[in-house]
Amino acid sequence: MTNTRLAIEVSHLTKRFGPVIAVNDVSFTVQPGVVTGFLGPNGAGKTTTMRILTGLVTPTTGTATIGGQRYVQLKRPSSVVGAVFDANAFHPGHTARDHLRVYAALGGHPDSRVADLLGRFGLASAANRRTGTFSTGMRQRLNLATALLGDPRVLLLDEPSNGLDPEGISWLRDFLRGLAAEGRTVLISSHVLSEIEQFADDVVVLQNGELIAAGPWSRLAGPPSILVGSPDADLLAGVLAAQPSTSRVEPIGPGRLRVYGMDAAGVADAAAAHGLRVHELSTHSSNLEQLFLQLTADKPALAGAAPLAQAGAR
Ligand SMILES: Nc1ncnc2c1ncn2[C@@H]1O[C@H](COP(=O)(O)OP(=O)(O)OP(=O)(O)O)[C@@H](O)[C@H]1O
Repeated sequence: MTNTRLAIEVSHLTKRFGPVIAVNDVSFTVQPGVVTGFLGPNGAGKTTTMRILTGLVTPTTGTATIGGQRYVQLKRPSSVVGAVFDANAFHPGHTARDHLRVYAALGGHPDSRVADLLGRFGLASAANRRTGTFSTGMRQRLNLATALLGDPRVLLLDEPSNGLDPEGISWLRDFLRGLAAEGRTVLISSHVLSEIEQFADDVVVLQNGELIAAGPWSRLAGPPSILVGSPDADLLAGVLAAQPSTSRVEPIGPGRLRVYGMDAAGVADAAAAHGLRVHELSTHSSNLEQLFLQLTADKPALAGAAPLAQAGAR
């Protein structure tokens, strides 16, 4: 397989199921070389969008393309895009090896990929076990192995961390980062935001079928803040507010301040220069869960968010 870099382009995509508008005029880009988190509460339209990308659902209007082509236009689709939708989509009586062999044959991929992938996903010793006896983590790994049979440049993963223990999640994170580092395009959906925070460089957020925000996570989350604890908090607040780089100083309780626009060293130096005491100093990046609540509760209010209409540009 070549090192082709294939972006996903979703443009004015709408899908109606009878009276339900599952996806409503959504546009975004998913870049190769990074992991993109696809976020939204249950029913937001994530699965529908991913199913449209893999040709399983036909859009009502708009387009969803991979490397400029719709799924149905791809000559060997499983060599371009690998998708993971349902961790339980195995025949329980088939062994892991049989399962992969069937999909290898269907996709026209060499049988040698089966042994390679069983080894790579730590399933070699379970190759002859029926998948009905597999744990959730083993099913998720077998699902990923199936998606990678054709060595695709694009991976679409719908809730792949469901049912994984912390060790499994950590493995998945490293695995997806490795795929992205190879220039692949990785879109991973979840409504478990704290997990996506560990995975994603970029995020796309849907709510009720509509795009809420998209772009690099660091830009959406905004700059970090510095938490300062000081018995001289009142005086320190005045000193910090007068620093040229400070954008905001908020008192957040007795003897505590939150400072935006400075780093921890700058706060400590400014305090020292005025003989003021600092008992606590820590840097906080915006938590994705807070960001998500903010985004979904009050769409236009988020400072630093990407423009919503053509979000996705890096
Ligand atoms: N085949 C269908 N027929 C009717 N309605 C559907 C169909 N598929 C999805 N929907 C509806 O479309 C909306 C979006 O569903 P979708 O599964 O895409 O959301 P989601 O963000 O993936 O949610 P979840 O995290 O729960 O999977 C929901 O209201 C859902 O009930």
